[in-house]
Amino acid sequence: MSWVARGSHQPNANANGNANGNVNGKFSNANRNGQTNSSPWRQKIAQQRKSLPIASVEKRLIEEVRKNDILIIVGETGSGKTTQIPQFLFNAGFCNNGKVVGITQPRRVAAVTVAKRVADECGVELGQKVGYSVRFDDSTSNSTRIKYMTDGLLLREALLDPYLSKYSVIIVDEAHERTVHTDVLMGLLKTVQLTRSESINDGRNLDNGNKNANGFMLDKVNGQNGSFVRKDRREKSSPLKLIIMSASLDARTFSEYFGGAKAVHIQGRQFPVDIFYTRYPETDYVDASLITIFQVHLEETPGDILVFLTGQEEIEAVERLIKERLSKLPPGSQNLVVVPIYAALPPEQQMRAFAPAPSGFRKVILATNIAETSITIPGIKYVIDPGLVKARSYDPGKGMESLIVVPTSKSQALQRSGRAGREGPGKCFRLYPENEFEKLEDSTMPEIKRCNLSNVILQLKALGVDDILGFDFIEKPSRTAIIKSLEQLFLLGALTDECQLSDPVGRQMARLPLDPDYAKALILASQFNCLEEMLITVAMLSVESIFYSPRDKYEEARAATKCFASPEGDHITLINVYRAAADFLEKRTMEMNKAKSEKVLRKWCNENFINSRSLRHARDIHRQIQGHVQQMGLKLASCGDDMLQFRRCLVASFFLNAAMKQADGTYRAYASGQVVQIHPSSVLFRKKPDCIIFNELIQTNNKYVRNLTRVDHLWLTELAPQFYAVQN
Ligand SMILES: Nc1ncnc2c1ncn2[C@@H]1O[C@H](COP(=O)(O)OP(=O)(O)OP(=O)(O)O)[C@@H](O)[C@H]1O
Repeated sequence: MSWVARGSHQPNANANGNANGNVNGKFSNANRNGQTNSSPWRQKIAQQRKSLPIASVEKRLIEEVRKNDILIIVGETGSGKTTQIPQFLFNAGFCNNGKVVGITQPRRVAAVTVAKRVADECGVELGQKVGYSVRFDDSTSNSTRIKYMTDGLLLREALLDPYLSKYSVIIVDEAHERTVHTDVLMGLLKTVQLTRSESINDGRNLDNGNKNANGFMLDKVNGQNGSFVRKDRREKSSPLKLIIMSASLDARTFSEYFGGAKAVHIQGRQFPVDIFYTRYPETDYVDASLITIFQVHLEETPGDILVFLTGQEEIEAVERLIKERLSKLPPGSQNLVVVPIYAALPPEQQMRAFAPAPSGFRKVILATNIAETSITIPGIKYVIDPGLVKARSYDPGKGMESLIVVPTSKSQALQRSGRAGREGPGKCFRLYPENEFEKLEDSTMPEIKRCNLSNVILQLKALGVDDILGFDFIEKPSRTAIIKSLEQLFLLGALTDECQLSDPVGRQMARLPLDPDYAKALILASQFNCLEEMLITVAMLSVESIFYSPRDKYEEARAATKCFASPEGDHITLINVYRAAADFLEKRTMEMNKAKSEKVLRKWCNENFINSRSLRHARDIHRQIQGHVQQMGLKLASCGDDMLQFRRCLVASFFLNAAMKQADGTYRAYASGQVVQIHPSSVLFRKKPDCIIFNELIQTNNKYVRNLTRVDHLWLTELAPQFYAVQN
């Protein structure tokens, strides 16, 4: 392919400016690898830290934090915000008296890897002074003072500790990404901060369920436990500092939202990244990516490659194609290893992307936008960006959420290219012409404006926010979207007629870290005596593509997966796969260690055309959710062979996703009125039943439903009268 080079993001002239002597001052001697302060490895890290643009402004930043309760920090990607500012705050005494500096990230992989890096920089064991906490994985201890976490996790923490009393400073990182959790978190933090400073300024007693600006019933949430409330009364009397960090220039929006908060800008980045565009638009971006990967591999100097693709299936297809093409190259050029990274990949496998390539090899990482912000993947010198992303889209009128592939925004494109200039100069190949870059939106539309809000509203309700329409969102979702989600929660039984969180169902649903309909399905399943089956179903539905069928082995794959297929539909088919794998493991691996049993399971998966990564992830999720439902005291029973019970439970849980067959073989979804078709990957694709329950809607040229089960339409009125009795 031929390229047009277009300038580069230049490093800051002061990038090598001096650190103010404090940067590395207060850390202990040995790191987790047993390195001492004087080892070359530690010296290299210290040197790297000193050369970051942010190092020269440590003192000024700390002064600003002391002077301002809310500070917006805007800095270019790679300036050192995420890794350095928490350490500056620690050094300046913000963690004295056991207080914690919390830093939120939109993605778990960023929280985990950045915490590891900062622990290394501090020369401490991960989980001691520096730790991370993400859903289902908490590395922190009582000694943790710098805590990285996902924004969703901090929201959950607020359910247990509404004042977030252990934190002296909370940093919302990558705020420009505007994930739905970040947006809600900012509303919550505004309130918590106000309440904490009010309680200091006027000594007002807030323990009687006083409401503040955003309508939180702060003390009500604490429950009735006297000692809990007493402790909290003492703890909340310390101010909370808020720092909102953003890589792009959205400072004004944030500043206005926080009542004219001060914004500071950190100039510069470490290394330049040369940007290249294609001369003409590419019709097949997957093919263009492959060509560019090999062009870089064969023509460019050593350095790893990061390619941004849209999802797991695409990544796996490209992985196979690279391997195929690689095998046709002369042996001397086959020194390329492929490593995927996407959200549904089990965490240990995600970490493979961060490990160095074997000596003499180049690594190509195939990533979704999970690798777009915050993280530094060591060794990356080349970024290939087709300019697309799979994004959530929501039609509140129809109550339907779907994932669609759309062009990235300019700010996403900049984030992506920024991944190349973190350890040295880099290159970014954008697989579109320069004039198309100019046409991109400046920033991505906030997620809160394009997703189903039920989950967030359930959490806000659990936090005691009564008036969702009046909540001080940084950008208000549409009234229709809010009302539609309230309606959904009401229909699921999470809200009462007065729009209050119901007890116990609504409270139980809020406790489960799942979408409300999945949470409800688990609660109902314990009544239908099929919780074991529903746990497996929810775990399997939480991962992408359990089956795979390579193009050249399509028939073989069909035959292999047939033995799992249930005439009732995909849900039971997924249960069959899960159980077959569990039986296989139980029989073969009694004596084996974990590593060996993993290997054996992988082989079984390959023989059966099952995606072993997805299955492993589902097994992890299953274990974790099972822990939650057991803690909640739900009855863990199996319906045995009586799958009728299970199918009825699917109807009682997912009744909003029911569809009836029409004369032409398409289906009409009851709730939305949309015309949909059964996806070819479904076991019910050929034998189309009259009535189905589905879990996923995919929008390509047509609207397809996936993961479906045959049901009796009479069950709808029987099991979901709150919806269907009114309709009919
Ligand atoms: N895991 C790591 N391994 C090696 N170097 C790292 C690692 N993490 C960070 N660094 C170094 O620290 C620099 C600053 O990273 P940091 O994440 O603090 O920047 P940032 O300004 O927050 O960028 P972004 O906005 O992209 O998150 C990186 O450019 C890189 O040189």
